[in-house]
Amino acid sequence: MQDRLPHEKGFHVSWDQLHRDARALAWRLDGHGPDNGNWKAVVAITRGGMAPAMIVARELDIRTVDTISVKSYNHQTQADPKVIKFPDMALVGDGTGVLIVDDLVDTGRTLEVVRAHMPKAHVATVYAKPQGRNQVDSFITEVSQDTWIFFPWDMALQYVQPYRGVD
Ligand SMILES: O=P(O)(O)OC[C@H]1O[C@H](OP(=O)(O)OP(=O)(O)O)[C@H](O)[C@@H]1O
Ligand code: HPA
Ligand SMILES: [Mg+2]
Repeated sequence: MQDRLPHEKGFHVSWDQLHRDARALAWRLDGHGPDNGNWKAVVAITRGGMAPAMIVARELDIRTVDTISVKSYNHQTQADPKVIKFPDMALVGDGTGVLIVDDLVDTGRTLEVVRAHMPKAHVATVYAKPQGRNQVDSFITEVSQDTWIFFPWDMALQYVQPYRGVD
């Protein structure tokens, strides 16, 4: 395991904050689908997109939810993104009316690969970094490129020393 992070800053997101931000994303998307404002399906990019996608689908009452699995990182080191599981392509077609949801965009390489398979889909992430921002149609919060976002599923509550130390 690495002792030091390769990023200068850490942005730690609680479950509560993620819930609020994913809800805000859903409300922003509400009424903007191509079918009288409606979206026909949500496609979550696994695994990080699954929790936000569930919240978006719940808020917008979308029952058709599928997944696309892209593996691009080993811990914090990026490798070539690969699609290792596709959604039902008969359902998603060229992506029209489909909301693709992920937790964040960083370099944008994951979304580049996903967009190539569903070019007309609307891509939404909860968080965005500047390098990948142009790959996203909607997002809620931007952080700087040198920030690593820590998601609640990667963290645990633990004891910390008081600021002035202990006797
Ligand atoms: O914009 P990029 O630089 O491509 O990075 C963003 C992607 O990286 C992370 O997923 P990861 O591939 O680590 O898999 P996970 O969702 O299963 O954690 C994150 O959840 C995004 O999907
Ligand atoms: O900042 C990040 N946090 C978690 N996963 C990630 N995958 C790419 N960038 C990040
Ligand atoms: Mg991911």
